[in-house]
Amino acid sequence: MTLETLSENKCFGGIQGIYQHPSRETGTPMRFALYRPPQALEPGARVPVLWWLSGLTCTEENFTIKAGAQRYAAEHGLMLVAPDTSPRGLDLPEEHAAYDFGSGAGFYVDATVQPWARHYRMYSYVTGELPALVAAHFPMDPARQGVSGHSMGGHGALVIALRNPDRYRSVSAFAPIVTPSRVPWGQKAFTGYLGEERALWAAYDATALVGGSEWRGPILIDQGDADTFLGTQLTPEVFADAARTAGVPITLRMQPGYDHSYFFVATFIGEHIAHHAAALAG
Ligand SMILES: N[C@@H](CCC(=O)N[C@@H](CS)C(=O)NCC(=O)O)C(=O)O
Repeated sequence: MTLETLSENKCFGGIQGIYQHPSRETGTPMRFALYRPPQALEPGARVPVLWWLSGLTCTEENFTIKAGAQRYAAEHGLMLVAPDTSPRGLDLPEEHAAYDFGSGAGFYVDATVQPWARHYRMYSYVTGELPALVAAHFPMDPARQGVSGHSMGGHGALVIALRNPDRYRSVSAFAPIVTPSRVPWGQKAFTGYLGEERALWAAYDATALVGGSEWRGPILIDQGDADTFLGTQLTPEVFADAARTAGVPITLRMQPGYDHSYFFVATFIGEHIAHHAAALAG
């Protein structure tokens, strides 16, 4: 498992790095951002990790340079890992034609429809290959993993936690796509990556999953009420109702005046990191 260091910068006493490796799942080189807090630099240390999944159009860079999360991760001793949102360097038909499908829009699924199925395996990449790679190269504690994300990445975070309650101990999301099977972004992506058969879609739909999941930890969701995607693409109340029905503790905070941007994420990221740190302590 080779890993290339593209950059490393000291940040709040820790190290913010950007790394690249050849991915078995995507068949392409993949980049990710990883922040080691100062606690991780002590000899023999192993620290909890928070996986951050970004939204449409993002790379590993957006969260890393815009959210201001390192300061809070340093306070709580949390490692942060932000993968890219799709394979790169390919030129599949129509791959770069739209912002909401193909490159920058992997939707954290394992595609079953060609030509996407060969490379667009972001679910397996994020839940399997990347954690193994990070555990082999960095001082993360595999028993203490949490997952969070924004928009398409909030969808990914919720789906991954609900499907793997034994591996992730905390989850939160910003403006997540919670009913992808029922909104235009999700319907476009799922039709393209998974085909017309809707039974397959349910495995990647947080609202469809929550009733049958063994996840019982508290779920924190922040949603700006001035988000222009609210109502059309983002339906947080539908997920909150399904979670309550399933007996899953959910806190949905409608944040007045906030939009869909990383300014919104940056405003509340400290509280999300505290939420994860509490669940991942000890
Ligand atoms: N700007 C896009 C929408 C995509 C978008 O808002 N992406 C969000 C995630 S869903 C984002 O994080 N963009 C990158 C950034 O703000 O740095 C559009 O054309 O409507």
